[in-house]
Amino acid sequence: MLTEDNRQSLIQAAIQAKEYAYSPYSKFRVGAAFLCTDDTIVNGANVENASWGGTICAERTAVVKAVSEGRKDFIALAVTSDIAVPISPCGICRQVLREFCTLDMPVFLVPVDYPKKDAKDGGILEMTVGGLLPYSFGPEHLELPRQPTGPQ
Ligand SMILES: O=c1ccn([C@H]2C[C@H](O)[C@@H](CO)O2)c(=O)[nH]1
Ligand SMILES: [Zn+2]
Repeated sequence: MLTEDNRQSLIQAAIQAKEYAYSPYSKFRVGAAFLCTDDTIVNGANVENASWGGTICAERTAVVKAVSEGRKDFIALAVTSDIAVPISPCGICRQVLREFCTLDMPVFLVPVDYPKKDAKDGGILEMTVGGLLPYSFGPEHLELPRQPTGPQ
């Protein structure tokens, strides 16, 4: 369950995860952390590559770490970087989140100066997976009946 306590732990885990970012090219560190139903946390950082297209964002690092260990029971995500505005997942990460998370799953976008003085919720921008990727395509669409004109 998402309590105030484990929400705080999740935010701290995302901040901590940033420490292991490998970002020599952009020099932009990102940390992400998932809260799972059993209150455990799986984190990740961005991992860049000399061939830039090989770069993996923090959010996908965390998803792939978790799913490849048999964990898909996500209930919240926190993401943070080194800038004083909340950054939000890129388009590819949004689609990957969509695969494994419910559309109403909360996503906490955390500025580096959290908790920001006098800002609502310390400056956190709270979104949902569905809010980040409206009208999305997902696994259930592949289960719908097809017109018989397509490949059988
Ligand atoms: O939500 C985001 C946005 C950017 N990055 C990474 C990718 C790249 O390493 C660096 C600059 O885009 O930040 C993430 O990990 N997550
Ligand atoms: Zn991304």
